[in-house]
Amino acid sequence: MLTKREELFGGTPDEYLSHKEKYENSTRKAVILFSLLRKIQEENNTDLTNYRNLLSGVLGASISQDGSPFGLHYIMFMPVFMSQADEEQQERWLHRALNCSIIGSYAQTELGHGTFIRGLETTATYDPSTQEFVLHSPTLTSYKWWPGGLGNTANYCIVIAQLYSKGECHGIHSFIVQVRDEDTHMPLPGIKVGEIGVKMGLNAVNNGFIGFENVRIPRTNMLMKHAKILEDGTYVKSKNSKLIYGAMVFVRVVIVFDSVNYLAKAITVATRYSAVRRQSQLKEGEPERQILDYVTQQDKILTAIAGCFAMKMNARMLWDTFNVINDQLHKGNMERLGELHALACCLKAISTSDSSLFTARCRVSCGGHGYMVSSTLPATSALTTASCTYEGDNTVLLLQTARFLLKTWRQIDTGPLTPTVEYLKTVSAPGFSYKWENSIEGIIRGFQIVSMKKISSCLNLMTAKVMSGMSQADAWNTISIQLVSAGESHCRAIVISTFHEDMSKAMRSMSASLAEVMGQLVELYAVYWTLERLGDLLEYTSISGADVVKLRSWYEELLRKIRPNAVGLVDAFDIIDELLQSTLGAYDGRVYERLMEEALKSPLNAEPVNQSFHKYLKPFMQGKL
Ligand SMILES: CCCCCCCC/C=C\CCCCC/C=C/C(=O)SCCNC(=O)CCNC(=O)[C@H](O)C(C)(C)COP(=O)(O)OP(=O)(O)OC[C@H]1O[C@@H](n2cnc3c(N)ncnc32)[C@H](O)[C@@H]1OP(=O)(O)O
Ligand SMILES: Cc1cc2nc3c(=O)[nH]c(=O)nc-3n(C[C@H](O)[C@H](O)[C@H](O)COP(=O)(O)OP(=O)(O)OC[C@H]3O[C@@H](n4cnc5c(N)ncnc54)[C@H](O)[C@@H]3O)c2cc1C
Repeated sequence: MLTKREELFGGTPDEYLSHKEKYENSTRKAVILFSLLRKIQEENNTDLTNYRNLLSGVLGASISQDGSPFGLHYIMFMPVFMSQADEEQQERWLHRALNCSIIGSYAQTELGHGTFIRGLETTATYDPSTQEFVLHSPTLTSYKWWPGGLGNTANYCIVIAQLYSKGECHGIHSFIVQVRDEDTHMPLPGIKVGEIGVKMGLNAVNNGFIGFENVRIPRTNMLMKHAKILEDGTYVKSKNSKLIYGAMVFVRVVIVFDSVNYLAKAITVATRYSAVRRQSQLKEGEPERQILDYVTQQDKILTAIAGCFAMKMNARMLWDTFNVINDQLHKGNMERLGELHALACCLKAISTSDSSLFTARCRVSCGGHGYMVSSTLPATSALTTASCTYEGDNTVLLLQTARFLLKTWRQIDTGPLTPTVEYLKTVSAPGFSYKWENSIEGIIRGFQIVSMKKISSCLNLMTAKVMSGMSQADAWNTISIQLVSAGESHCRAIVISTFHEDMSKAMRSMSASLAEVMGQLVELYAVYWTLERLGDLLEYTSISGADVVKLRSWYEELLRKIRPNAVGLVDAFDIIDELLQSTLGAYDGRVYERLMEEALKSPLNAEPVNQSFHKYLKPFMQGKL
């Protein structure tokens, strides 16, 4: 009798399963995992705070690098319900979703549209004679494409469609739609549903497609917490049309936590392997050195560790900010919705792009063995690059942040600013003076000035172009590279200052030795990004060549100081071997034995001579083909 652990983590490695077997195996594992999680849910209420903790447990415990066919049920189907269904609808559906007696997905993206959601083509036309909506996919490009779990797993999904009533289009709204029979799991009439095929990664998420041929759903299947359709077809507007986008804000907040989880796995593997791997001699005649002793290796890995700690603290700040503003939204106060959206956009973009960048660095820092699937680094790299796209392409999200920053800058003199942008007032105030200094505070101030000056420059450029006769839209597009850069600079200023402030608070309750190491990580992160963004700082601050020379020495000194604690820092993530799933990163450091153990699991090693020798090779080598 297998233990739960053996059931979850034993068996043929996924990499040797077919696409179909991989899905079936991940569904088997998901059922075991989520049965355990369901017990947790039954003990907790389902408000967002508990829900997010549950979700991070789910994400953190997702036992396959390829994700889970239940992922979207937790990550979007339920959060959208909690934020967009009215009380009657929550009463009717939420408990069934929570105990997984129904499995849902979230169908927004179509073959033809992912970013521009106002351009989605799926229609939901209200028929007052039957008090139903008619869901229809008018074109191939209107087919929903990507929804996780939709291929073969979900029997319900939330569909985002253009709402028509009394001949008028009211824009995109959310509808709950049953897609498969709850007993037979057969697709319901008028529904064409399937799986989209093999992807770069996340091949257990079971992303699917769905098309509707005049499928009728009751009026009460429109999620009506915000906007409504009355029985006679009268449309009742939402207090704010952007509230329908609320679930995307929540998921972007979750993704920032998720990006930290992925990066933590990658740097745990790369750091432990770099401590085990010995290669080359520093001095003739000496034993080969741990590759972690090479400063170039420290440059790749220790900065990633610092980045992981930095983003973890920023994920917590974002979650706290989300909770504060979400409470205000529930009370009808929309004042900070735009700020929350802008913050969620830039932090999702920067956390995922940093995670993708540093994970790729971890992969190459492990040489050939880092290219083995059994190292888990290729799969983690595929995961992090996906996160730069899903829940909003990073470029598009940074442009959203830039849009908010320009709007803020236009109003800079009309009153107080909201917390995440009040630095703009400080560094632009008359009489404000600043001389670059090589300190954390000096670096933070420098990044704030860069951000302010980029935003100001973008607005001046826009104004000049429009004055010269260019349309607002063309002017925006022409300078969009600079707009993205302004969004990134704003975010980097926030990340460094949040890391410094929150870590400083945390250090007050640490031992002196631990506080010293944590302080070194904050400095390493700040100095690393200063050196990475030297061009901006030279353009907009008084940093000098002499300052840069000292910064480089400071950086190298920090690498030297942090090196002895590198393994301890990643051990602190406490990722068990079963979740790490890595021949290179296992806690016991038996890298070579594990590489060989995994290799021998290859089906190609089951017999000494593969059948292709007799069928192909031998005739070929004997000139008979
Ligand atoms: C559980 C088991 C674990 C297993 C899994 C393990 C692995 C984990 C795997 C995955 C984890 C995550 C899975 C994610 C799955 C992915 C799901 C999706 O991708 S769902 C689809 C996501 N799609 C998008 O994000 C689309 C992006 N596009 C948009 O958001 C919009 O189109 C837009 C780009 C913002 C433009 O919208 P619109 O045209 O309406 O806007 P503008 O004309 O620019 O006007 C902007 C004004 O609107 C305000 N606005 C825009 N968006 C929002 C918002 N979200 N919230 C609030 N306000 C918003 C904006 O501020 C502007 O306001 P003003 O300036 O006019 O005041
Ligand atoms: C692993 C994975 C899981 C997913 N899961 C789901 C899911 O469960 N449900 C769901 O609904 N969707 C899901 N998606 C779809 C995802 O939300 C979209 O892929 C994403 O929103 C990007 O849209 P797109 O793919 O159409 O890219 P596009 O928008 O076509 O982007 C392509 C390029 O065009 C650029 N671009 C687009 N618009 C602009 C603009 N206005 N200004 C400047 N540049 C622009 C982008 O920057 C990008 O470089 C998933 C995607 C992935 C990869």
